[in-house]
Amino acid sequence: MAQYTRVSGSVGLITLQNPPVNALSAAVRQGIVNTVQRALSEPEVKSVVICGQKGAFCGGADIKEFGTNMSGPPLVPMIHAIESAVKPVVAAIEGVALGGGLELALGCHYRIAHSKARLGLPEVTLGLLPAAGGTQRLPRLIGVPAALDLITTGRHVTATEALQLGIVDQITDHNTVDVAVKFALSVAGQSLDSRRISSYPCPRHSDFDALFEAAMQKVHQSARGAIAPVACVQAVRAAATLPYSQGMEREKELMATLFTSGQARALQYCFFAQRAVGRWSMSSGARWDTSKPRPVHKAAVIGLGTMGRGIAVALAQAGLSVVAVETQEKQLIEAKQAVTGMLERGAKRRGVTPALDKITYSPNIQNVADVDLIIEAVFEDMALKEKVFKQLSAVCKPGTFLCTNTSGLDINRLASQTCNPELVVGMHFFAPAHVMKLLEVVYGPRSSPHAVATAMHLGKKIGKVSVAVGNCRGFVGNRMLKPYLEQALFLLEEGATPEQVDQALEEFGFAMGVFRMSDLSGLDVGWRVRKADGLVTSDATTGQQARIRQGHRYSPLGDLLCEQGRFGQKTGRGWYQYDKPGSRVAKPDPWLQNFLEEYRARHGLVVRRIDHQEVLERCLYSLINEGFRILEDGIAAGPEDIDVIYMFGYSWPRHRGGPMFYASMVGLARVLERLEYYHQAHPDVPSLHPSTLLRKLVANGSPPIHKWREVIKKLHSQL
Ligand SMILES: CC/C=C\CC(=O)SCCNC(=O)CCNC(=O)[C@H](O)C(C)(C)COP(=O)(O)OP(=O)(O)OC[C@H]1O[C@@H](n2cnc3c(N)ncnc32)[C@H](O)[C@@H]1OP(=O)(O)O
Repeated sequence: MAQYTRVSGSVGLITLQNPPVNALSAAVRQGIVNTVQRALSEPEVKSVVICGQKGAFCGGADIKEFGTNMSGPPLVPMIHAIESAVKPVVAAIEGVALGGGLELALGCHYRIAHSKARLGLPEVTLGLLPAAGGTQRLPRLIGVPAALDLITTGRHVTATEALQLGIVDQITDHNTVDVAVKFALSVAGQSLDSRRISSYPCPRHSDFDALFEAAMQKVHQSARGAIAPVACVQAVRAAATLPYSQGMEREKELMATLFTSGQARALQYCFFAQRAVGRWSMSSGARWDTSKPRPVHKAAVIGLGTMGRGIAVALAQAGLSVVAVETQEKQLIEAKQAVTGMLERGAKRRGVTPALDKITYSPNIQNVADVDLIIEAVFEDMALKEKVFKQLSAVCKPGTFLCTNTSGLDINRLASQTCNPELVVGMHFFAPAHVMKLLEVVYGPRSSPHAVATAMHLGKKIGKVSVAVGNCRGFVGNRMLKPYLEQALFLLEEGATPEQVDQALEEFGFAMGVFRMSDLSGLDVGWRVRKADGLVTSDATTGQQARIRQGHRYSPLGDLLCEQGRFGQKTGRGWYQYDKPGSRVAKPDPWLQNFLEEYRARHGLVVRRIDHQEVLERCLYSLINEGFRILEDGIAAGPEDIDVIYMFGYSWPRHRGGPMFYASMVGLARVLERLEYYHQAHPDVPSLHPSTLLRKLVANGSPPIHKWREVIKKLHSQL
């Protein structure tokens, strides 16, 4: 929909109306076509202003329409008609001008933006390219290097940067529409020959070949198999080398290959999944829209190790007052220095003043008495955490929320140490906590909906993508990681090398394979947990029996490495070797090769050739299978929750849409068949045994992912 009014006597004002972001739905496009025609045909109208309702110019094409039979007028001729108009058309940009919204503005003859507006061509993040002329007009307007940067990354720019780049003609702090109308009056009747971007030559560059080669190399490196960034470079190259009309043809051709691709579907699913997790629900039925968060002005962090420091920084940067408690004096001094540095560096990057005065440091836990919410981030040890929770419960004022940053321990056990277990939830951050976007908000059986709502709200305030999940060992992310890690070790026992396993996973799109990632995180972390679980034995027996623990197949390979002091990057040795402790460049280690050979010989393991397909299927399908179990158990409310956790916390490649979406793309029947096959070959590995929900979904004809919740509901009602 678009509203037409005449203002100031001779300006036709077109207002896009499709809240909340005025996306270009079929109705909006039709509205624009009609109102532009009307403005151009009314003799009293001398110029036109296009704006958006309620402070948002336009958030681009309506993404919800992409998976449907699209109807209504197409964008390209609509924008062309605006650019060819004989009356000046001015875009009044407030809020956002993104994707098709910016392309619409580029078709206008002038662009005036509010100083707080954001502009960009984020289509690449949806697996697409700006195919309403964006790849052809933007390079003509701002030059190839800047256009390549914006189009291949999809990043948003501020109005100030847009002005510097030449995307907008003017910025204002006043009412943008009023300014645009005044401007439109001033340019009425002027020649538009120099205002039509499609008629501009693309600014020359000293060496286009080298420029595009470098751009292509960059996207290949960072895209990790995503096809849209590559197509974006190709489309911009067409702008630089072909006349406009041929460039538009090339843009259309490239878009056609992307539009129906699995990657575009996956990325668009991610867009909506990321927003869906905000509409959380608990297994009790409590929901986001019926549970009110309580205000949190002052918070405390207990324990200033790596995680505690990052959490304190995240809270302070969001404007909260923070009491940072560390009982060990030396650690407190070091932490204060480190946190100050992190705040200063972050502030420098963002061009703001560091929030140093937001944090007070204390060695005394009594100093948290007046805070609204506490995040405990002490060492991952249940007994220690229980002690801290007991102390906190005695010290803090009534109604203070008590949160734990545990990565997998029982929330309910901690809650039972307090007088108000309903105020206890998990807030599981990911390292580095001030950088990583994911926050798992974990509710126990006694956590109140208010506590969950408050933690979710706080997560949003500090810029996290928060996902509410139930309480179980490892919650969602780490619980699913366990079978994945386990399979990787089994593959080594059977003949694979760390490099081979990592290569398969990195080619799939992970930033790091499982072994490089373990070296980075530190092998001792898991070792400590396995010791606490009674899985690590000092018994020197060999053969199959030595590899059975608690009734199931177990690989002690990780434990054996730790016994050698090989903890990963920090010790300079792990699954790989490093030049020195702390170095990040992983090199294959001949020592490890010998170690594996001796290990296999000692245990009578026969080496066989393992291909990439087996690596991927065993690592990923066992992880996915656990995801189905998590849904079955009601720990996650839907597949979107799991997928968002994996994309934001575990670097699952976004263009694959998260593990559960990936399973739906592979085909549930295929995943089931392969799990059955591997389980038959490895009957002592329970994580390969297909879950009931997966079987049920396949028996129900493998419904699309948005219908899984219905099957899950039925399954729960039968239990
Ligand atoms: C020929 C092809 C030509 C062009 C292709 C394109 O234009 S593709 C689309 C390009 N545009 C984008 O990628 C922008 C996507 N939107 C955003 O980045 C953010 O939504 C935005 C605009 C920055 C606003 O962010 P904010 O945090 O304020 O709100 P939120 O993200 O929660 O969005 C509010 C609701 O609006 C829905 N929505 C946003 N953009 C679109 C869109 N382009 N199409 C359809 N729906 C959109 C979003 O899903 C939210 O809905 P809700 O039901 O409340 O979850």
